[in-house]
Amino acid sequence: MTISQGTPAPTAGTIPAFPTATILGYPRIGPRRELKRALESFWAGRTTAAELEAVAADLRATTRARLGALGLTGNSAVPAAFSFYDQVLDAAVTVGAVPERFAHLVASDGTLDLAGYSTVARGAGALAPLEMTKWFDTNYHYLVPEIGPATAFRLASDRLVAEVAESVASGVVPRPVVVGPVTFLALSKAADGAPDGYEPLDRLDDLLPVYVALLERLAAAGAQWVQLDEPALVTDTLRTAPDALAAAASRAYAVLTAAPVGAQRPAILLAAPYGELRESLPAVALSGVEAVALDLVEGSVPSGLTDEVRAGLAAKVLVGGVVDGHNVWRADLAAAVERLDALRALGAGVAASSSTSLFHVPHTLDDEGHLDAGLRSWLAFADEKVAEVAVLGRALVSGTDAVAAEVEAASAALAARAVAVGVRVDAVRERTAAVTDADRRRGDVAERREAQAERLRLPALPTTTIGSFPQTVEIRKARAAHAKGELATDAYEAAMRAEIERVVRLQEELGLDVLVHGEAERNDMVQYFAELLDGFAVTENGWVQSYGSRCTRPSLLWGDVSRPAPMTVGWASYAQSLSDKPVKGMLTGPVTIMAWSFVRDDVAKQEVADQLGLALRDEVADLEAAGIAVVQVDEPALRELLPLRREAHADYLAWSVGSFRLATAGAAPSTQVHTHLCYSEFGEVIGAIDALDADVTSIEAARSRMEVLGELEAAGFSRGVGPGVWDIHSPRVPSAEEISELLALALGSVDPSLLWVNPDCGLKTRGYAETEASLRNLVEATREARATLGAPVPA
Ligand code: MET
Ligand SMILES: [Zn+2]
Repeated sequence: MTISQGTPAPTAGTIPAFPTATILGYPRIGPRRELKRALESFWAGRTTAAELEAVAADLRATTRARLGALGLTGNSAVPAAFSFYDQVLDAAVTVGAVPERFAHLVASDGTLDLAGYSTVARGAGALAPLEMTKWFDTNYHYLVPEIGPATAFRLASDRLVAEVAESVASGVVPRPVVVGPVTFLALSKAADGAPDGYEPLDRLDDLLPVYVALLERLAAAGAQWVQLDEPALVTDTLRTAPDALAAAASRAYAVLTAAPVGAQRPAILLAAPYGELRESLPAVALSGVEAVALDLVEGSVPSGLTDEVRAGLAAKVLVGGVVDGHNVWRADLAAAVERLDALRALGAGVAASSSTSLFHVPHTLDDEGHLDAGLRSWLAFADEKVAEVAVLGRALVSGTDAVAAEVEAASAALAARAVAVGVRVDAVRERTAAVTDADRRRGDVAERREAQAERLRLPALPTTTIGSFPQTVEIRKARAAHAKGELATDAYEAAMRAEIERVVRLQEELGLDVLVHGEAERNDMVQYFAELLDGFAVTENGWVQSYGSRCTRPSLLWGDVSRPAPMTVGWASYAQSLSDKPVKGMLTGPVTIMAWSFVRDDVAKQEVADQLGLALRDEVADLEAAGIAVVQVDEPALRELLPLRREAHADYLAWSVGSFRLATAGAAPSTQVHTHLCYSEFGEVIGAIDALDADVTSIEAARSRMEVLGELEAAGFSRGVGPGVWDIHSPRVPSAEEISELLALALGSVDPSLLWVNPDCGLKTRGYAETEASLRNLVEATREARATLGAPVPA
């Protein structure tokens, strides 16, 4: 559809037209997770690199055709944003920034084949992969490049150039997408051995020539526009301060736009998704880039501008990100048209776009026929969002009247959503409105500690696990068969009870002190609750990439949340009936349920969090009534939703902590409340962890060798704490000596009466062999530590 061959390349200095509708990126994993399967079979050695390449090429071709059919027909409208694993890794590989320890994988011409690329991403044996961390405030994880003073930048990959050529040959002039140089360095970490005070961003001037060379190659391959993603410029919470980021952007884009558009470089779209350009807006406006993409979902149309900044923007194409790229709700097209109009008053030209890449949402609603028709009509996944930007593009070209029917349909869907049954439930709203501060407050900590000690009678350094035990093939099969209706509920429940009994017996035999039921009945720690709570729906094929080949299927939180019936009490009390030791009741906290679902955008997050908090509070009460003495409420995602702007932190922490306390504060003083945190560096939210007011906090710590304990100590944290002593992310079995060392480290900063011993996280991804061996070592190391403390050693 896009005619490209035969389109004359713009002559030097003339700016090619920007398409009126585009998206900043598209899901890469494939509508049937084709890329996941292809990657995993390549890693397993079942297929060759050539076969993997062929699957990827097919996917890219299908995507181009699909985007064209959905209306992205303008030249450069289709982003070339494929990745085998991660876009930040791609940028690192492109500029030759592969850490020294992988040097043997790099060919003499500097390139890295797919096997080498995979090794950098995933590690191999003792070769540690790049670290993984969250991409801005999303649930996507990128790989953290390691940049040192000696990192030698060079253009070391022509993958993106080849992708452009492939697309051009198929008749589509694409817009290649690369992580921009400022964001690339701002997200990198200093390589091991870098001197104190060194920052990767110090290397900007050395990096820029590689980008210049890349731009020239992209132009030669036929790209007329290139998209450089610079989300770092919307934050003030990265290690680099916003003013320094703005200064770096000025320097970088002066260099990248020094050559005229044409043979030496494509025109540049600088994209600033996930927030609002503030400190960096002048730098971007005054730079020579030809277009800027603004996130108008998270941010607003720039206002209060100086004449200079206004004049700078007026010379550019402004790409309005008015369709939410990382949530699933259908756009309010009337409002989007208005925002684009406001933008039109500022720029030389305006285009409609998604606010971010669409890789945060599933491919298409076409697969979700089972969803309630009403709910379905309120949603837009990636393909439906592409159609939305196409409509908005038509409005820009031909006027709003030309798309009146579509705008009308969107408004009608929104209006129907607002009054649909279940969206607003008076009883739920009345209950959240009646919540008082007292509902979020438990009694005195010392009294609680005494009551719990009396009731639980635990030894010093109590041992426990985080909740899940290995999910065997049989368990998964039974759950799947039950979900499909192929296994009767009685038989399914019998199978789960048998598994619970096995897990309880195993823990008793190992000598653990506080037991768990093992979570065999849970497909996922959020979806399990989403399926049992009112206000949620689950998708059939709504997979989104979490990292590499890993995908998750977030639930849809669309209405007011309430709990029709107890959710976990049957399993927990069955487990407790099998043992004299305490068995923990296991719940997922309100913040984590929100973070790992697609959350409604029509009410404040605080309201949603409190609704979840109240539902969980009722569950805690029912667990207590069933005789459960220890309840754990997991909040691994507490850090994840932390806003990208500091000014928003206090509010976020207030409502998130408040909802956790609402969930837990109804517990009796003698009920021990645990929480569990993992996946993040917690330094920034240490105060909030304390404010959760849990009696015991288990927290990931093994890989960082108990680093978090120093932070907790510095913050005056004086509650029970279980720093993980076994890194469960790998199948490695830690020896008792190794665990003893970590315990000794922990005892250096935690009072022995407060220290718990547990793994880093749940065990569901582990096998039984390594689980048993590791837990045996954990109990053994604990016995020794107790002996050195002179604590009574239980038989
Ligand atoms: C990602 S945190 C996981 C906690 C959960 N209770 C489990 O053990 O699986
Ligand atoms: Zn965890």
